[in-house]
Amino acid sequence: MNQNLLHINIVEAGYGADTKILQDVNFSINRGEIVGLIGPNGAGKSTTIKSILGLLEHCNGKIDFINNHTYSYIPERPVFYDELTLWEHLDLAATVLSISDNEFKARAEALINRFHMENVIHKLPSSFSKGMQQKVMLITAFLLSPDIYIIDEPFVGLDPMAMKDFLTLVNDEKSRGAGVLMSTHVLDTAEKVCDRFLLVADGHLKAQGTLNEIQDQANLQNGTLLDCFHAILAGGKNERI
Ligand SMILES: Nc1ncnc2c1ncn2[C@@H]1O[C@H](COP(=O)(O)OP(=O)(O)OP(=O)(O)O)[C@@H](O)[C@H]1O
Repeated sequence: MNQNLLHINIVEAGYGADTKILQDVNFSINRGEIVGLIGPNGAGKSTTIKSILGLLEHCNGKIDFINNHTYSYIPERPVFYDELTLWEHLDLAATVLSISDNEFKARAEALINRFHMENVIHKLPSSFSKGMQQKVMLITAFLLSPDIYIIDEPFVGLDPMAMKDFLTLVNDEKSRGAGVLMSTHVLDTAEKVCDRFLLVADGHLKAQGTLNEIQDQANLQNGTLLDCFHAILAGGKNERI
């Protein structure tokens, strides 16, 4: 079985015809791995995700979902249909992806229970708290059981129990063979959860690799992810691991 799920080869990309927010961003996502997309504010993390989703006006390069692998995207800011309840959102997503009725009900109920949303199934997500809205996005994504998850900053807004439930589910999906690309600023959690890291700054991929490889590049053998990234950015190194 091919281990590669997604190849990204961006020569340059941006929001207008001649803009170059990203340059030379090249990486892959493989089966059964969680990859952390890390970098300071304005570094280009969301732009990288948008280029993968085909949302950028200008993208010179190649985004290759190998063998047409399916993906779920979980945005940083939840988006909903004003008139649809939580259950109707899930039903719509399942219909679009042709998930059978029985499978849909079993999966949706399990996810709703796991995230403790039983009492609001028939309510409008637009009336939910921020964390509850984020849970709706997570439930919808997990319901679809895709090959790849693309997740923009999952750790802000979730309470500790929801965070634990989310991480358990992500690990279950990883064991199933899914690949995960996760952008985050929460480096201590990323360090525990992710198998590999991509460090983006100034629209360039400054480093990529496992924690050990990043530590080697930073010359900090036992350094935390935060220490290593500080060292790499301060050193102004541009080579890839
Ligand atoms: N819609 C847009 N139009 C034009 N420029 C944009 C747009 N969105 C982002 N940018 C610019 O692209 C650059 C990268 O922004 P991006 O949102 O990718 O950063 P980020 O790494 O996700 O940052 P943060 O951690 O703050 O969310 C910034 O200089 C930003 O001003």
